[in-house]
Amino acid sequence: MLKRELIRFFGSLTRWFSFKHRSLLRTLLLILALSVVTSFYFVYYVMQPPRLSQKAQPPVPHIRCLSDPDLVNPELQAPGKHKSSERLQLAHRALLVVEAPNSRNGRKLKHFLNSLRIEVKVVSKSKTIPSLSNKKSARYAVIVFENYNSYLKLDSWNRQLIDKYCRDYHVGIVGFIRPPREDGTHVSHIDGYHLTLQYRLELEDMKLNFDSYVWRVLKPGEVWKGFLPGKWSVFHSNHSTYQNLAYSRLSSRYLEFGVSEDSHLKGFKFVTAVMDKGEIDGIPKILFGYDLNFWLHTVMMMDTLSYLSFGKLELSLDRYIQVDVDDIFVGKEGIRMTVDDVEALVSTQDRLQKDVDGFLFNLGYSGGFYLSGNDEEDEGDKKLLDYRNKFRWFSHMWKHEQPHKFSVEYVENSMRLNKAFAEEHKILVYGQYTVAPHHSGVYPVHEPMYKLWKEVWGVKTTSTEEYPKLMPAWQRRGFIHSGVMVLPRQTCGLFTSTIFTSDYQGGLQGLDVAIQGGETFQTILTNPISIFMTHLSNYGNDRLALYMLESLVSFLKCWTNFKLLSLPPVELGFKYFEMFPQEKEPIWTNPCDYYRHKELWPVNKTCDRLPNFIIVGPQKTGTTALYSFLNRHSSVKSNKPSPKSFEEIQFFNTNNYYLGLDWYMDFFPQRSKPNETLLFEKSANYFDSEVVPKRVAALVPRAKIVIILMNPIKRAHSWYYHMRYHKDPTALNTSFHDVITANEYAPAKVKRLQMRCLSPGLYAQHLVRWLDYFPAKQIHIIHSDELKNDPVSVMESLQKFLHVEPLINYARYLRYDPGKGFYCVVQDSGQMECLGKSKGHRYPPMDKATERYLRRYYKKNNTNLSKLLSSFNTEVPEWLRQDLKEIPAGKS
Ligand SMILES: Nc1ncnc2c1ncn2[C@@H]1O[C@H](COP(=O)(O)OS(=O)(=O)O)[C@@H](OP(=O)(O)O)[C@H]1O
Repeated sequence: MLKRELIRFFGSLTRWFSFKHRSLLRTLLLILALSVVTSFYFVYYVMQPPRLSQKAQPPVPHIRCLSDPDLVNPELQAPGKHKSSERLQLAHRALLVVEAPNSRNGRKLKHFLNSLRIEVKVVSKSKTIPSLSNKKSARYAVIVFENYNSYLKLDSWNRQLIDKYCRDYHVGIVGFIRPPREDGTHVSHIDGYHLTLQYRLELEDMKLNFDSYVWRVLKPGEVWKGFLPGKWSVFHSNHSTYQNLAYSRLSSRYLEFGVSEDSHLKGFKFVTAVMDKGEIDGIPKILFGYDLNFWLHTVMMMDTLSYLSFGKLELSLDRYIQVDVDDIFVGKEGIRMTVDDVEALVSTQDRLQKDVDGFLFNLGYSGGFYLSGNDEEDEGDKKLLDYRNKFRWFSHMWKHEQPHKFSVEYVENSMRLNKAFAEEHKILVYGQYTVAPHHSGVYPVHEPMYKLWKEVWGVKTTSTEEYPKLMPAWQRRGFIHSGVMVLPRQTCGLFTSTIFTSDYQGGLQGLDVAIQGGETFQTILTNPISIFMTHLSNYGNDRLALYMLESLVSFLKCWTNFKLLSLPPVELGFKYFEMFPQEKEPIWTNPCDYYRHKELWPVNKTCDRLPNFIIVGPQKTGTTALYSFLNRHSSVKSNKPSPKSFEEIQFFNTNNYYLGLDWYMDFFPQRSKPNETLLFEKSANYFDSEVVPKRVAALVPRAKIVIILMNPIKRAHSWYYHMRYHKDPTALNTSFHDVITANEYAPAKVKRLQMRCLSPGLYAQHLVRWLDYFPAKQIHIIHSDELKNDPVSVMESLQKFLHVEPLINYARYLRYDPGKGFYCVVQDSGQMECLGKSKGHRYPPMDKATERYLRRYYKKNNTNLSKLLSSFNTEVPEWLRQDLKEIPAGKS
């Protein structure tokens, strides 16, 4: 606009001069006008003074607790203790009944429960209620209804089932009230429950019943000021079973729209959440008049879960906070810290230490950028060093390089230069903690970096936002690799570029929303340990990190009973894995399946050296023969042999898994023709391993799975003789019959041998686990007898399943060897290559009594297998048909 005005002005001025007499005065006037305009333009567009004025006034934290004046002594409000001394058998799991499989509130509830690390079983209201108990224990510690009405309207069979379960196991119900669809309904009564519901109210402000023993995380003396989102349902009852939990008042905005202003409506008269103690039907319930999209409801929900589950579904009240200030010395000139900023950092740290036990800022430095700002900022750098002993320092790379982009030598040099910088400037570095620039090398794991971390610094802990993925943030987890504890990290909404309030989405108000119940608050709420990553630039300029931290701590103190603490990173790491031991084990994912991981994957590595299909076993079914047949195909390539386990890598089922992805990929050849060569491996123990399907699905979700099934009785027999062939002392000293019939008093070695002998043959049980992670169409089942007797047909259908090209006729490559008694591979030279002596050897037949015993043993599983096989593109094999015919059902 302004530019256009200026151009027009200059245009008319020039025209005026060309048509009128020129005189000296006019020339002078023109020069004057020009200089005024030019200086205005310069000041307006070039200097941009508004940013400077922003920098002069960083925002000041302003949160003050608004305690309810009715609360006589806030100090007396101790958090509720919900843990029960009774021996209640409740699982750490919740049942969530949703309106529809993908309903928005249902998803929100599931994610919230998952963020608290509660396992959730989701069922749609129209589906049958799953089995609720497991003999003496309850499978679900609470039942949550996305819409409480669905509970009230359950058909009598399911309603009785749920009510009986809740009463028998002391399980409570959580329900969210949704107004009925018919628009006209504003009030309804729940028959038999002495409860009236009023719908669609606009409300403002909220306070909690500070006499309720439901509150544990929530400190109930606070008052929330402001309009509540959406339309609410409220509860009315005089029955003693109900305890009001939260109150609100009618929105003043609502009153403006013509409803007469009645003074009592302005009081906190509207009950927005109630507890039903169960006096009427013996089932405790907590009902909410609005969904989880109001921040206070997330905290109330957390306390509800804890209360109704007798403390089973609760997290500790301790909240550990670690704040890393990353990129010390790295920032660009003009946005770095000055002396005043450093002073502010120190004084804020002093204040935070009063509320957060043991708090220290962790400063991550890159010495290569020391004194690289303007004069004022260089003084800031020096000031940081003056205060060096006030902080905990950790190392980055010398020039903030991303390790995965450089050679090992270069990375080592960079680490050592940074170490020398610390020595030169007498910085006592906490070498056991480090952070990699831009997460490089942490996840996906870059092995050389882990190695150098240990060699140069003795690193034991780090943190990242990338495991297993950046988003969703609530799913981030920790893992341990190569002795380094990798902890999940949060962004707290401030990035390198968030330096002025105007840079934050929604400005200061937006930041306040995140702190006061929003994203930043939720991080602390759901994570007992939070590591916040901030940057140097967030501490200069508008000092947004200081504002955020002080405000957050004040808000947490007003509203929660959390005990805020801080620990040195290694101790924090130990604490984390003590709380969440199940996370110690990593789950490797394919670095090329997620664009952020791909960017962190060294360019000289590919994700191509991973199998397209895996023969998973079980043992003794002919897996080695199949492996050798496949290798005869020019477009199919297997792994190179392992020095320890020969043709089997045994990666997914053993400690080899912890050696990482590089170790696994090294077994596979580079593909000569990228899309034409199929890579595969076979490890016959994968089939029956508990952890394998999950691990395979995480790394190669599109891989095809090949399974060979044979009569489990014969498999067990063959396996026993395999162990004898390999001189297993227990097998040599115990007969097959004694192994399989060993009872609980048998020696541990025999019982272990028995388990390994019989368990893989429980095919249905293992197949179900594979089906949890892979669709049936990705799994190919081969029958062992067919592989033995008609391998040519087996290979034809397998090639089709794998889409191998060219489709070859195996009749040319396989020939029966009467001496060996099996098919062998025909080499190009025409020579036959059979499997070694350990495969297809001779052993005595099984006696009838043993066979009968095993038939009974496998009966139930075989029945299940025959049903399961219908999901696959395969026939029921002859042995299974016979087996099911011979032993009448129920005799197992
Ligand atoms: N073509 C061919 N050559 C040799 N052996 C064959 C062949 N086809 C199937 N079989 C049967 O494979 C059994 C060994 O199975 P695995 O290779 O899966 O055993 S292992 O788990 O890898 O040890 C082996 O079991 P045993 O006879 O008990 O040794 C064989 O019966």
